[in-house]
Parts: sequence; C-alpha cells; structure tokens
Amino acid sequence: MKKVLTIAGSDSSGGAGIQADLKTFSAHGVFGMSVITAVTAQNTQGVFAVQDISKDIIAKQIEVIFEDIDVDAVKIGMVSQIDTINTIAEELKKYNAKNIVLDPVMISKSGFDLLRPEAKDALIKNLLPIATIITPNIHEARAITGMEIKNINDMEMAAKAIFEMGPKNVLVKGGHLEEDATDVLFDGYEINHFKSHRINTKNTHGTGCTLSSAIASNLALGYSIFEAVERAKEYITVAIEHSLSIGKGVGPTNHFYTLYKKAGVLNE
Ligand SMILES: Nc1ncnc2c1ncn2[C@@H]1O[C@H](COP(=O)(O)OP(=O)(O)O)[C@@H](O)[C@H]1O
Ligand SMILES: Cc1ncc(COP(=O)(O)OP(=O)(O)O)c(N)n1
Repeated sequence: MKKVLTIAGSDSSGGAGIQADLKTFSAHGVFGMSVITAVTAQNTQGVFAVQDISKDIIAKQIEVIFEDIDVDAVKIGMVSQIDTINTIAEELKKYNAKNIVLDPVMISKSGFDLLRPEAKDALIKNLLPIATIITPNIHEARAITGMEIKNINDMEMAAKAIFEMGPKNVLVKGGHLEEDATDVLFDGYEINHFKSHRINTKNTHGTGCTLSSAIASNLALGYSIFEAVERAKEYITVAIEHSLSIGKGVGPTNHFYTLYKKAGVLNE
C-alpha cells in the first residue's frame, strides 16, 4: 500500500487541515500518516484559537516516521511560524522526501491568519524550492508574487513568477474568482487549465486541503503531475457538489460520496 504523510494543522471541526487530509487519503486507498504542526479551535463559523506545536516535537514526528517507513508522498499545509517552516524544510531535505505537495495556507476563509505574516518570507525561501508542486489560491499567489490577479491571464503570469522561485510545478487555484472554477498549472514548459463549472454552494470549507491531499495521493499512486492534478480536480468537484450542510457556517467537502459510491453502499 502507498503511504502518504500530511504535515499540517488540526481542525477541530474536521473539515480542513489534518482531518480533511486523512479523509482524502482514505478515499484514495492510500495509507495516511500525520505530523501535527498546530492545533486550531475551529468550526464552520471560524477559527477561534491556535496553539502551535514546538519545533522539537515536529522534528521528532518527522524523524520517527522517515526512520521507519517509506513515504511515497508528503502534503504540507498550515505551517504557522518561522521555526516550524525551517524545521520541516531541514527534516524533509535530510530524508530526501519525494513528491512534496505544498499548500501554502495563509488565511482561513473566515479571515484568521494561519501563517504568521512575518513567516511568509521563510515559506518562500525554504519550502518553495523543495516542493514538487505548490498549490496557492488567488490570495496566496498574490501574497507570494505581489501581483494583482483578476483573471486567468493574471493567474498564468503568477504561476510563471512563482515557478522562478524554485518549485517544480505551480498550480494557481481559481476557486476565489467569479467565473468558472479554473485552476492553472505551469510545469516550467507549458500552461494547462483544469476547468469545472462553478458550484453554487456556501459549503467550501477545506477545499484547498482536499485538493492538495488528492494530488499527493495520486502522485504516490504513480500518476504524472498532469494526471494527478486532473484526477484531484475531478475528486474536489464531486466533493464540493455533494458538500455537507454541517454546522451553522461554511460546511465541509464530502469525501464519503466518492468512497461509498465506489463501494456501492451510498447512503446520503
Ligand atoms: N464553488 C466552487 N465550484 C467549483 N469548484 C470550486 C469552487 N470553489 C473552489 N473550487 C475548486 O476547489 C479547489 C480549491 O480552490 P480554492 O477554493 O481556490 O482554494 P482554497 O481552499 O485554498 O482557498 C480548486 O480546484 C477550485 O477550483
Ligand atoms: C488547520 C487548518 N488548515 C488549513 C485550513 C485552510 O483550509 P482551506 O481548505 O484552505 O480553506 P478554509 O478552511 O479557509 O475554508 C484551515 N482552515 N485549518
């Protein structure tokens, strides 16, 4: 069985972060493992508190996994602060980790800083260059490049600018634009678009976490970058189409639809 590690924060309400990642891994039939970087007190209405985990225990979690288990892919999500970022970069380099999917989480949909503003430069300098693929949303692509992004053409320009910072592939996600939900992939040679219709729902909590974990799962399973993104886009589209009205705010994506549909035991 392929083994995939998520290095990310915990979302107490289960819609984003580590919890979304592990659900996505299971739905892809890969074995999920986790290194927790921070614990958030969060629900569908917002993020209310964060406790960062110390760099020593983050390093130890990574070390004991890599010393024991062959890791086929790594997804990096919420990294919170400078110490955490530098520790993750050092450890992943030490173990020559492969198939690294970096979701450069910065601000939650409710407006909470999941990355401290002063840590942005460390993320760009130390995590971008080790990423097999980075998956910024429009806001994150703007923060990384300083460019205005208002349409697909701007997304393409931003993807090319981020590529120059070191990652092997860049996927700029279009979930926050108003037209169709088109994501733009640049692999250093060509641009590809992954387009779906915009689904009219308020329940989009954890979409970025789900997409990046699906890409990591597909890379672990041996798909190329193009195929991994294509399959992940199909997965997130179904997960949003059948998203769940759980809680009073922005509900989560649905990982069970794909899983149970495959098993023929769908119980909506
Ligand atoms: N309303 C929507 N309809 C269809 N796809 C969406 C919608 N919102 C987001 N997506 C897709 O979900 C994925 C995550 O995108 P996005 O919401 O931009 O990321 P993030 O959660 O990091 O802000 C992308 O593939 C995007 O195109
Ligand atoms: C612990 C944790 N990690 C990441 C996020 C961000 O999730 P994302 O899918 O980018 O979108 P929203 O959660 O902001 O809807 C998070 N909220 N919590």
